[in-house]
Amino acid sequence: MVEVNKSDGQPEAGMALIIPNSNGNKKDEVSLPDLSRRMQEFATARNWDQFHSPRNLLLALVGEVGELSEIFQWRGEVPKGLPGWSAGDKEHLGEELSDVLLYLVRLSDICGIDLGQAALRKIRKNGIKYPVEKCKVSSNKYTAYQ
Ligand SMILES: Nc1ccn([C@H]2C[C@H](O)[C@@H](COP(=O)(O)OP(=O)(O)OP(=O)(O)O)O2)c(=O)n1
Repeated sequence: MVEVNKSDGQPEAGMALIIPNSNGNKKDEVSLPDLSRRMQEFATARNWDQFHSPRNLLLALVGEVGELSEIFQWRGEVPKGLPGWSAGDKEHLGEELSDVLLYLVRLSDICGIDLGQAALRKIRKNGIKYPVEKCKVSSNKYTAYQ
């Protein structure tokens, strides 16, 4: 197993990239502020803050959403759990989902938005907009209930 230098995230040249969990077999816990900090460190180590402007990050995010879409393109409807997908397909999906998340987290940070708190507020707002008694089973837009 190759230890990865935490400051630049890079393994030794020519060696496989294996990022160990810090707590043995258990999965590392992760939070949005953790990801935000890791992205800040990643950018600062490369002097890339200059490139991580709101517009650039938004375009990068949209590009990654396109790459994510390509994975599903032409497959028709895909059942939940992705039965029949290879391990490689699922790993690729995880990578593209991660790119989208990481750029979203970074964009939020650069714009001064606390994404976790904003998302919690939005979930509360959605609950008010879509009261259970009015929209159970129906997926109509909220304007249909008002
Ligand atoms: N200026 C950059 C370039 C990359 N990244 C990070 C965020 C994404 O997680 C990932 C994106 O890297 P690539 O642009 O190389 O895109 P992919 O990983 O999708 O590679 P490919 O386009 O070959 O599929 O790297 C970043 O933060 N800032």
